Order: sequence, then C-alpha cells, then structure tokens
Amino acid sequence: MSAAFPRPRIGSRVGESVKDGGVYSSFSEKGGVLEGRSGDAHNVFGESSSSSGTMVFSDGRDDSNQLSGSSDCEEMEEENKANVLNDDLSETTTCNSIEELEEESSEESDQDEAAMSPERPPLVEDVRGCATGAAGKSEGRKCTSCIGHRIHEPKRGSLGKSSRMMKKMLTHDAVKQIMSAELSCPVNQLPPHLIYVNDKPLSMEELVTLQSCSNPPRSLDLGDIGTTRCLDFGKGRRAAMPDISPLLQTGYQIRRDVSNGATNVLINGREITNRELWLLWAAGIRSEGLILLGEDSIRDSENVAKRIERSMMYKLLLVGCDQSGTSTIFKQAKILYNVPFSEDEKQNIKDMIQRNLYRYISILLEGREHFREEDAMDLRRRRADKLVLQVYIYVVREESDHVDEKNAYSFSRNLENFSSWLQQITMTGNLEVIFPAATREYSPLVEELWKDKAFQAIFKRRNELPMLPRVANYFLDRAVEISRMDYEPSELDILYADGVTSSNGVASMEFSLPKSSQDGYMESLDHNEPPLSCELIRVHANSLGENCKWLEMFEDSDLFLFCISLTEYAEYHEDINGTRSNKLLETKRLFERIITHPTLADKQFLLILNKFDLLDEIIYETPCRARLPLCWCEVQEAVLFPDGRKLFVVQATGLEADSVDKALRYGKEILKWEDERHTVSMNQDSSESFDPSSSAYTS
Ligand SMILES: Nc1nc2c(ncn2[C@@H]2O[C@H](COP(=O)(O)OP(=O)(O)OP(=O)(O)O)[C@@H](O)[C@H]2O)c(=O)[nH]1
Ligand SMILES: [Mg+2]
Repeated sequence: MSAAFPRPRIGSRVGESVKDGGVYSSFSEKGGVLEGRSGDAHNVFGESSSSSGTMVFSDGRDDSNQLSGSSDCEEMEEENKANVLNDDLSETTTCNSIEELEEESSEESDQDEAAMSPERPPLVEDVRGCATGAAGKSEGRKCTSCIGHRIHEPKRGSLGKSSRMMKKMLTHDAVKQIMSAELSCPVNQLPPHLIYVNDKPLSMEELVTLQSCSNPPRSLDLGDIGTTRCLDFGKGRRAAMPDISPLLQTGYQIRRDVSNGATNVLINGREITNRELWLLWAAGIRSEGLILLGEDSIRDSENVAKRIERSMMYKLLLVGCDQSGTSTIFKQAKILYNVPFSEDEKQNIKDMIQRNLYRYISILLEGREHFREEDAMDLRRRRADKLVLQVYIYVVREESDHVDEKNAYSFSRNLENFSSWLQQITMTGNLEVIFPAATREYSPLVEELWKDKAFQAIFKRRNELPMLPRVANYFLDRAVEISRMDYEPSELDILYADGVTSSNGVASMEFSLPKSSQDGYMESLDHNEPPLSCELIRVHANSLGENCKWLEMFEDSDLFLFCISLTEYAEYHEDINGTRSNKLLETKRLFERIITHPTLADKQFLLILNKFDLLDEIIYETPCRARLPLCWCEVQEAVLFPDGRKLFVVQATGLEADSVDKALRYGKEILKWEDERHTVSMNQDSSESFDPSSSAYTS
C-alpha cells in the first residue's frame, strides 16, 4: 500500500547520559529518537501464541514472511482508501466495512457500500458479535476479509473506542469485551518495523525491550505521534521526548539536529535546545557536566561555561535624560550586587569627586560675588534712606554696621587670588585639565578657604544658589578630607559622585541578581531557581544620537529601563533660542521616540520614576501644583502602547539601595514573565501565567 500519511516520529531521548546527574542522569548512553512510521509494507502479523500486554508481539514472525495475505490486503487497502474518503461518516475505524454497516445499517446504505466495493466478502458476524481470528481470539470489529490483517494505521486512534451504534445494540459488558479484545489482540498491535528509533526501524526484540523498560514511552500509537520529526516544544523550538529509560540498545546514533537545537552544546551528539541548556544551568551542571558528553561533544569546558553564561544572560538597557539618575542607579547596582569597581574606575571617580569639589567651591565663590553685590545695593539703599531721614547718629551706627557686613565676604589676598584663579579656570572649562595635579598643589588652599570665616558665611547661604547641586552639600561638608592627596572615596562617596565616568555616556556591568526574601510570587514558585545573570548597560540619551539612531545597537537587549526624574516636573530647559520647555515633557518625547522605534517593536519596557524621595518636597515648593496631575496624565498617555504591549512602571530612589534592588527585581520578574511566555514546556495558557504588573513591586 502506498503510504497514506506522512512518516511520523516521536522525538525522544532514548537514553542520553550525563554523569553528573541532574536532569539528564536518566538518559542512556546510546541516545536516540523514537519514532513511529507508517511503512509501505503490506505485511501482517498473524495471531500470536503468547502475546501479553498491549504492545508485546510474541510470535516474532519476520515481516517478509507475512506477505501471504497480500492479495487480501490489496483488497483491504482499496477498501481503506474508499473509507478514508468517507472518514467523516465513521465513528469506529478499525475495520471499514463493519463501521460503515454500523453507521448505515439500512439496506440503502448496504447497496451504496456494495457499489463502492462490489467484491467485498460477506461479513462473518454482524455488529452484535465480533470478528474472531483463526486461533479463535477476538480481534474486535472486523469483516471476514480483514481478520488476521493489520488495521488501517491512520485510524489506529479509534481502536478500542466503541461506536454509538454498538452501544445501542449490545450490552455494556459485550461492548467492553469486544473493545478490550480489539485493543489487545496481537494482530492489531503496532508492528515494530513502523517504530523508528534514531532513524532505524525496531525489531521485535527491540520493541519488547522498549516496552518493558522501567520507563517506557507513554504511547506508541501512530495516531498520537503526529507528523513532526519530534515533539513540538513550542514557539518553533523542538525538543526530544524526555521520559524514556536509559541504556536501551535501540536505533542508530542520534542525529545532531534531531531537536532543532541551536545552542552549539551537544549531549551524546545531539544539539540541545535553549530550554534544555537552561535546565542544565538551573540544575547546576556547568562545564564539568558538559565535558562528559559523547564523542562529538564540546570538550573545552571553559568555553562551554562561558557560552552558557552568555546565552543565559539577560541584557538590560538603562536609558535616561540629563540628571535623571541613571548613573546613580548603575553605581547602586554595582555596590548592591558586589560588582567591584576596577582600579581605573576608582581613580576616575576619585578625580571626578575632587574635580566636582572644586566646581562646587567655584559656584560658592560665584555666589559670593552675588552676595557682595546684594550687600552693596543694600548699602546704597540704606544710605539713601539715611540721607532722607537726616539722622546723623543713625548714619554713623549704620555705617559701622555696614563695614562689618562688607567684611563678611572678604578674603585675605592669598584666598582672593585663589578664588579668582579658580573661577577663571571653571569659566574657561579647564577644570578637567588641571586634575589630578591641582589636588597636590591646591589642597592646602582648600583647607585654608574652608576655615575662613568669609567662606563659611557664603557656605551658610548655599541654599540660595540654584546652580549648586543638592549633592554638593555631602561633599562640601568634607571638603578638607576630599581635597587631600590620600583621599579614598567610600562606597557612599562613589554613589553620590556625579557621573559614571568622566566623559562618555555608556557604561556596562555584568552581575547576578540573587534571590532575596523580598522576592515576589515567582520566587515562591521555584526555590531551586538559580540567580539571574544580567548585563546592565547604562546609556545617556545624548549618546543615542539624533532621532535615537544608535538605538539599533542595543536591539538585542531583553528589557529597556527608562529612567525619569520626578523632579523634572518642576524643571525647565532653555534652548539656544531662549525657548523654555518643561523637562518632563521633553523626556516624554524622548520616551515616545524610543518605544516607537521599529527595532524595539516587541521589547518590554520598565519605566523607573526616580528621585521619589524628592517628590513631596517638589510638589510643596512648586507653585503651579495643578500641573502635576497634568504631567502624570501625559506620562500615562505616553505609556500606552498602541500594539497592546504592557508598560511596567516602578518608583525608585536611586540613592537608596533597597529601592534600586526592588526596581531591578521587578525587572527580573518582567524578564521571567516574558521568558515564561516563550517557554513551551510550561503552561501555555497566558491567562495562567503570572503578570508582574500585578505584583507587589508596583504598589
Ligand atoms: N535625592 C535624590 N537624588 C538623586 C537620586 N538619584 C540621583 N540623584 C542625584 O541626581 C543627580 C543626577 O544623577 P545622575 O545619576 O548623575 O544622573 P544621570 O542620569 O547620570 O545624568 P547625567 O549626570 O546628566 O548624565 C546626582 O547628583 C545624584 O546624586 C534620587 O533618587 N534621589
Ligand atoms: Mg550623572
């Protein structure tokens, strides 16, 4: 018979072995793929003398010897073909003539059948009985010509399933008996030559071995096997069936591409899938385990370990506008997850802190000019008032007071020179050039300045200087210590320092996100889950170029963290034409450009609302409070994806470790959720998968 259906196979790991145990420990050394095939031979299995169990063939007759009934079979094949056409009329499908009779028991239908198959032999029994083979053993529903012949394979799934007609006409016990016989009689069993393990048809002995092993395949029913080369693992990934006992001597050598894996990691010659790689990783099988692979396996353990780590690493891209706090979050993550700062980084940060200290001092000195001017104006005003009042005695007293005030911001000649020099250097933008040499030379002067009464008077009014960053207080308080040559920045100093590196806007670090007691729902599901390996890349918005054209370079990122400073709500930016625009709205525009970037169409975004600690203060200070809800609405609008993607939002305070930890863990949940959606072996029903937007992180 010509094969009426494509060759189906079960993908199965008939025995792979990884000595290290873990998830692969039960695989046999031979490895294989178990498959069923509808062959094109017309052979039949006769009655067996000692069959036992549903899948055991005991007579072991050679296929080639079973061709005696070939002419009958040709007839049967013709019938089968006809019946395939009438398939939808059939409920039972093992023997077509019977089933048609059951379906259409009227004379009319018999005539039709006769027309379709005029030479069909008469039935031995009507539907109330069952066909009985030569040895007297029931074969279930069969016509005389089919007794002793194999069933029509595409209909194997109907074996043992009684029809409505049968149920109507026979007693329950009789139906049960016939169906049981139909299922168990040897002639109806799947012949071993139609079952393939690693491309090799099985012999009877091999099939018996397979069926009687400690963990036999759940089903060898061709109808269930499907038409794919191996079981579908979803989303285009395929993997072998994992539950066959090890060490079975069946089939040929396993083929490399049998699971459609693309990991470059082989186990017994089979390239494993990403999912399996993850399982290996999760089970703690790293390089050592993988060296134990078969002959073709990768031997370079270091490379394997690195490759696994790389392939399992999540890439997080952290983007934000000026002063949004991206570098603070980046450094906080480094400190949190014990990623050491290199000596170079430390030196850079030290230089930066010292340079910033001089910049802060310079801002204070500039403020001094302002304060002095204010004083002068005040003096002139008071003088004018005094002239009007013509009260001499007051004039004398006020003037003496003024002399005191005038001196309040006056420096010694030495400090005056230093002050002028520093302001000039800062104005010309040469501050970077003079470091680190400046530390050595000017450290004593900074100390002298700090101890000066006039400078302390300026320092007291520092809050009146909008140019002075908030963080300046932290460093100015320790100006003397910081300006010294032997100063070593503490972790907190590093965190508060402005900027990751001195110049470029890109920084990267690898870290693993460990489990913590604060972890949410997902962790509680899987206690054996390994830490998540991540690469965090911080990019300043300016580094993305015009229209974010460089964003494409980061398209392989798994999660985009977009950082917004909540203080931007009250901050304005002035362009070269003098046009003022709200910083939050500008950030929103950038955000929209990024989320609608074509290369990021299927990416997940986490919006980090940073500087949450300052929100209350800003709302209190900013006069046009009504704008806040408006801005929030605008942000909300921006976060709606037209394609139905979700935007995840988390609030954070970059300067607080717990807060950054929480934000990144929320990112982890999003990654896991996203991963889960792609994972086939797990529950595919998205309604059951955990949505991180409902987790405690967002509350
Ligand atoms: N109060 C407060 N200050 C923060 C927070 N996050 C960052 N800052 C401060 O805000 C300033 C800007 O933070 P950065 O991390 O340098 O911002 P950025 O994204 O690197 O921006 P650029 O420096 O312009 O590249 C720094 O002085 C930080 O110390 C926060 O959550 N709360
Ligand atoms: Mg910065």
